[in-house]
Amino acid sequence: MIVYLADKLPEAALKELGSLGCEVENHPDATSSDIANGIGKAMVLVVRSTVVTKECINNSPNLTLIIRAGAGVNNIDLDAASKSGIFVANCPGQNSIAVAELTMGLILSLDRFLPDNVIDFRSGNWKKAVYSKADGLYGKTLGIIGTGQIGTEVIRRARAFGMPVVAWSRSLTPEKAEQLDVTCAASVKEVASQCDILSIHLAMSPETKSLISSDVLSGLKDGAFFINTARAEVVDEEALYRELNSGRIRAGLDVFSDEPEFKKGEFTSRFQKLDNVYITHHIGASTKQAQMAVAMDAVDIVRGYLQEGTVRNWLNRCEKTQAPWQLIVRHFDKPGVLANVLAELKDAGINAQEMENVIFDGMKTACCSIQLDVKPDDGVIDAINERHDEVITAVLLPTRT
Ligand SMILES: NC(=O)c1ccc[n+]([C@@H]2O[C@H](COP(=O)([O-])OP(=O)(O)OC[C@H]3O[C@@H](n4cnc5c(N)ncnc54)[C@H](O)[C@@H]3O)[C@@H](O)[C@H]2O)c1
Ligand SMILES: O=C(O)CC[C@@H](O)C(=O)O
Repeated sequence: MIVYLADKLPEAALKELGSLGCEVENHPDATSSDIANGIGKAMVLVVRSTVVTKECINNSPNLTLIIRAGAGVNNIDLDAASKSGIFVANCPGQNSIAVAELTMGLILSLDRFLPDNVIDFRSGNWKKAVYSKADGLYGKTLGIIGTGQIGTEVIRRARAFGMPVVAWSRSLTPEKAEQLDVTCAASVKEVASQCDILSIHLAMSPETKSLISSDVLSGLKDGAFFINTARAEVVDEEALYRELNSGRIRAGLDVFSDEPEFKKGEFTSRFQKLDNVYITHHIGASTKQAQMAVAMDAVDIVRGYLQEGTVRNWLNRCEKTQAPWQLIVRHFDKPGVLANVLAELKDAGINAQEMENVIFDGMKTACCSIQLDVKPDDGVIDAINERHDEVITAVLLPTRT
């Protein structure tokens, strides 16, 4: 099996893929346009932030599995992958501590003006009085939007700093809020108006696009810090720029909309002119610990696919088919039995959707569940049951759709 790596993964992961028997095509500097014409004969594509477009998918006839070595999958055209029957998987949770650590770093940097401190030191400017005006973080309220894996890790660290936390998340219940030791807010706007520091930890999706709206940002207190280590698109960046340009708030960002896709080179951004914004190079996930954890998780997904034919963390699986009926066929385990059952269904114009066949101990008998889009009439079930030397019983049941 050929595995194409279109981003940099640690050497240990390449070795591990090799020991699984995979042929590795290693392209650590690949960009989206480099892979747009396809990835040749590779069956598996592993990416970090490299964008996987519809063109890449359509031009890669052997591709069957795309692994995002990271959490967010908004760099992969999921729709195109699903249309071509290509599995997409990710490695959730493996880099959440790293992102939480960067979040705390950005908060500390803003409070203590750490980057400017260092820049002035390096240029020989001693400005102790200028940099002695930090407020301190103890007792400051941290607002968290999205209490997933990263949000939760940030909450833990903030509590250790003595910061009360107010949070909003679509699935945050008062019980879960109590467990996390946070105040549960009714809306994003409510968090913004109550906190001193607002930190965003939402996945990017059509529903979360610009969820951090102009209204939310204008609701922040004067002098508030705004932190985004999630994705640029979850924020109305025009509104953020306006707030920052006015000098009313300050920000620490690991993501912004015109972030370069290339790994190294010159670039310009309007944020470069604002001294109340500290921007890092989308490095939230980039600690050795996190990179190793993510890469080994990606390798383990390849291992499962290769050795067991299953895809762990399969994201584009239809959550629940619309099939209203399921046919449970207990049968003798011999060639052609299932083909004959499916032929009866086909002749009746019935489509089999999801299907699972499991074998009983002794390997003489098996049970197959087949989800059906249409109810077969009694004649079809009788015809299947009449295959006495193949079928033990076939029973039709409604599904719980
Ligand atoms: N800066 C980096 O290097 C870096 C690294 C890892 C992750 N990230 C970003 O951080 C995001 C969060 O990562 P995580 O590991 O905490 O993921 P997670 O899946 O554990 O959490 C995602 C959060 O987004 C919320 N969410 C998802 N869909 C939503 C919707 N439709 N409406 C409202 N809320 C919704 C979830 O409720 C949850 O709170 C990732 O999706 C990724 O974009 C950035
Ligand atoms: O791999 C990276 O550098 C970024 C990963 C990060 O954005 C993620 O969503 O996991």
